Amino acid sequence: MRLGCIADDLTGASDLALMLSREGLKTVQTIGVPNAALDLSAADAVVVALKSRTLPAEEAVAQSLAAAAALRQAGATHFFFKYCSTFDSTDKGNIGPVAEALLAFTGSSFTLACPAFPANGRTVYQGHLFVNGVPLHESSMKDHPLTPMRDSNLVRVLQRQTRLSVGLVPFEDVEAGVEVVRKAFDRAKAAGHQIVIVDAITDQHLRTIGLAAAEMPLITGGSGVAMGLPAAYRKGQPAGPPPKRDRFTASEGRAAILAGSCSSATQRQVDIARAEGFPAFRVDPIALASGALSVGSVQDWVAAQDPSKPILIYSTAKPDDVQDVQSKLGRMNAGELVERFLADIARLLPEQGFTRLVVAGGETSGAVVGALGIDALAIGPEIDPGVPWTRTLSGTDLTLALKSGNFGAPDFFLKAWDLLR
Ligand SMILES: Nc1ncnc2c1ncn2[C@@H]1O[C@H](COP(=O)(O)OP(=O)(O)OP(=O)(O)O)[C@@H](O)[C@H]1O
Ligand SMILES: O=C(O)[C@@H](O)C(=O)CO
Repeated sequence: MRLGCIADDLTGASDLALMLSREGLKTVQTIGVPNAALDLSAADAVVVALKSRTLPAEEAVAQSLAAAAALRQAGATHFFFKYCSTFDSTDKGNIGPVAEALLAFTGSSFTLACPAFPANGRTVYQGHLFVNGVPLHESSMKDHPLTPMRDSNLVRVLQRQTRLSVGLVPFEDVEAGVEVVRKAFDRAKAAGHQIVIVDAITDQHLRTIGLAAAEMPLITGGSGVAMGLPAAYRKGQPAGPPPKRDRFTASEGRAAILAGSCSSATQRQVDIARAEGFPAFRVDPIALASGALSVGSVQDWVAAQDPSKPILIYSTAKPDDVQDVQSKLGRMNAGELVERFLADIARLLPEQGFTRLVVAGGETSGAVVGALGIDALAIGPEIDPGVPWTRTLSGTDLTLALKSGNFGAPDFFLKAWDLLR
């Protein structure tokens, strides 16, 4: 294995695993630190999915280091720290502290940070992150339930999280090509910086950065900046044949969507699925907290639905409703309550014949996949940029799409199933 990757949430891990496998690396995604019994010998890259984005920084650091050690044990020589393309974090971390710890782990003194993912509208210009052309702090990320992002200047955001000195490799250098980017890294090092935000607006910029950074012991970023790495590893050798676009062989069984993301994309996707007549159950966090809503009542509802249609169970709500819930229950408490409930429902779904699941939201996916006891996933075809179908490699045979909150076209919940056979 060449590349060992540590992702701070589950949907982010599938996003990165899809990017690497699409660009030609044999990639496996593990849920949590892989246990020694898992055979990873055939993989070029392994992506370990943690659920560390919103943990206290010291726990996120400890888990990330444990993952890095297991990956090194399994043969990894280079490391990638994957976080969100919207840089989801708070001033206390965790991007800065984890990058700092992994840098020390790899014994190196310099890395880059680049969350750009143009296919999903994330671009970085002069260190400022834009989401579909809107500065991060004006985008819907300002209202995120757990990590509201209120500053678009990533040099500033990252510097608040780390003792490392943060610099910038601007657009002009990236546009000028691989050699100029390498020189910009050298200049940044000479200026005393240990981590640089790198601008990128197009896929070509990401491929340039990948070629310039391929030998770095540690790279940090969104999945976009991994785009150029497989080609750099091949050193000019062509990739194998492109993955076939035919349908993915899926486990036989009923289909369900569990949506715990409150992102604007998921809100639209839920609205469209409901308008299409998908049987839908809304999870109300206040009813949950008061005990008026139980797993049993959802199970009864599930049992009464038409088995030929995907069902939708969602807590997705608009920012005002989320704020109202948080003011009553507390931000983290509300989040955990809903996650635990959706996970408890998911745990019972296989018994009710469900084997095909779409889950929306990284934290939500982490909770659901944890409850289902899944340890590793094979990566299938792309449904939309950053979202593959996956299938469990052991245990209960399940086919899963773990969708980052803000990813996917408005009709994602409708069309995802068409790729399965
Ligand atoms: N109605 C609600 N009120 C308050 N909190 C909610 C509500 N619905 C869901 N949540 C919580 O909001 C959080 C959403 O985070 P999650 O990571 O699942 O989605 P996301 O951040 O949109 O996705 P991603 O991390 O992939 O971008 C979870 O902790 C979830 O439990
Ligand atoms: O990078 C992204 O936006 C996603 O892969 C993600 O991490 C969502 O949680």
